[in-house]
Amino acid sequence: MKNPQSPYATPPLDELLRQAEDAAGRDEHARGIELALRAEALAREAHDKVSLTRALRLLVMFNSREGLAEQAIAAGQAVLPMLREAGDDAARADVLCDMAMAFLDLGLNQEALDHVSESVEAARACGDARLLCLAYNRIGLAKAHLGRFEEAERFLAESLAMAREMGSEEETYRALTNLGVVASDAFDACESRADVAGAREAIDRAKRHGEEALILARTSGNAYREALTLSNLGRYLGVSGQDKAAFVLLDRARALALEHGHRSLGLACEGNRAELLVRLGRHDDAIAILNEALGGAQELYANSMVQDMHRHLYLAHKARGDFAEALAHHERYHALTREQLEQRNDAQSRLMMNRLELDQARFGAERSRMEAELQRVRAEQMAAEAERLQAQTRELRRYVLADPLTGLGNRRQVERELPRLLQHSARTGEPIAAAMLDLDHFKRVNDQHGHAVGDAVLTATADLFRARVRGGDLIARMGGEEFLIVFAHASAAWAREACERLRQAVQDHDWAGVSPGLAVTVSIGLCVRAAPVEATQLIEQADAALYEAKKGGRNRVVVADSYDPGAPQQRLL
Ligand SMILES: Nc1nc2c(ncn2[C@@H]2O[C@H](COP(=O)(O)OP(=O)(O)OP(=O)(O)O)[C@@H](O)[C@H]2O)c(=O)[nH]1
Repeated sequence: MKNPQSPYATPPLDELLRQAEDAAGRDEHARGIELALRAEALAREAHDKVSLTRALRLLVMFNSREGLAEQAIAAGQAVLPMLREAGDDAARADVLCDMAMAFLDLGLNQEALDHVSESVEAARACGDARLLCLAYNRIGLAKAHLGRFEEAERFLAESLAMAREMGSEEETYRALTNLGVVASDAFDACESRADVAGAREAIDRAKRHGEEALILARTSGNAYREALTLSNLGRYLGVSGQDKAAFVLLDRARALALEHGHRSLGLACEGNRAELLVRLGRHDDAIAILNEALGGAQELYANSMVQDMHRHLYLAHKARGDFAEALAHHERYHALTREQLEQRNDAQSRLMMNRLELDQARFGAERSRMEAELQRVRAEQMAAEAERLQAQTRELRRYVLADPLTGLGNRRQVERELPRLLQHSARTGEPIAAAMLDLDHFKRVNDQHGHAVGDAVLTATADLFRARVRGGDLIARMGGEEFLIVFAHASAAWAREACERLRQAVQDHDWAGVSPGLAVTVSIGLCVRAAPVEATQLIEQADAALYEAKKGGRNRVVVADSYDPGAPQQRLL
């Protein structure tokens, strides 16, 4: 059965994002924030990076337009690394511009300029004329915030030229609107320093830009823009003495704003109207309008608007000579300004803390990465060291257990291995055969042919023996010219034959090839015993048999007793 779709169910992520983007087109910032926040949560839940990027970008834009600077910056800081990673320079340029505006709101002018400069670079990198135009626009605004109106107007004029070249009405409108506002700020600055000519020129520029912007705002069909532009132009006309036209525009602006639910814009229109009335000496009218607007602003919790209204009221009361009231509004205005400054300071320090935390997190991640790398290198070093030690151990063992001249095992090798062979013999019940082999008159070999030939004889003998024993047999040089062979799994007869073959092999070897006139023979004593038998006992008995072989004339094999598994152990021959 299908689940019935609830009418209140959250729209799918894509739909939310589409609605939020539509809200952007209509300048519905508060609604846009709500939609984008929901989209952000869903995208995080679904680990959908692309949608998360879209939602965060919208949040940067909406929050910065809505004056929620901190939120805009936080969203920007979250999305910038994603955009850098994706190499999306266009989106990065856009986000950086909005962040710059938020920094300006917080009075962080240097941060704003840094962000907008990076935005220019990003816009150039992706070759997007619209973004470059927008970045120039933002540089203009940042300069205006710094009170550098001339530079500000230059950047904005540049932005306007680009917008016109692109044929973009949207960007042309933005540049014209900002040019108007900045020129009007320049007018205020000129007026305050009694620069009459400068003020007139500035307000003329503002009017020209405002008029052109109005044409575009009307064709755009965007009520917010039209109301905003009418309000701005109303102010420009009002301060330059065109009162009647100014009132018409301001009334129209206010009506349009309220008709479309833009209440704070409606209040801004009232502020402009009151300012005009004060200029005309109609203080009572101005004060009435302002008091009503003040109430409206308080209802909307629009703090900057409340502050603005107190400033207008202060000026209006002062102009009327009503100093007590003027002072009261001035004090409120002053308190709100201080509050605003404190909030900015708080926001600034929170941002600073955020940045510190981010830096610390980045630093921590980098440190973990380096530690992991260090551990990997250490593990590699330890593995190499272990391998080196093992090789060293193998080498030492070889050195300790091997005879360096012949490469056979030595006496220590016998001490190690023989007990193992005896145990095996005890376990299996097989007899064990040990042969002592001693070269005959070896002293003479050395004396007559030299020590080097003696060595060569020992090596060649070892090779002869090695070639004639089996894998499991133990073969060692016990010292001097004496060798031991322990035959594993050998019957007495087989061991005896094996010894005979060894003796014959030594006798038959081409010793003259080693040294002219050289002849070598070997005497062998063999002992075959059944377990249990001691290693020393076995070797002693083989030794005794060897002694007998020497005594018997050398170059022969003597067996210690004949081995009879059934018979009791006998002593030597
Ligand atoms: N070249 C050489 N000679 C060695 C080595 N080790 C021992 N010798 C010599 O081997 C000789 C052993 O001599 P002896 O023990 O008298 O025995 P032999 O001359 O073989 O006489 P029999 O064993 O009775 O046949 C000595 O001259 C030692 O110097 C070695 O590593 N190289």
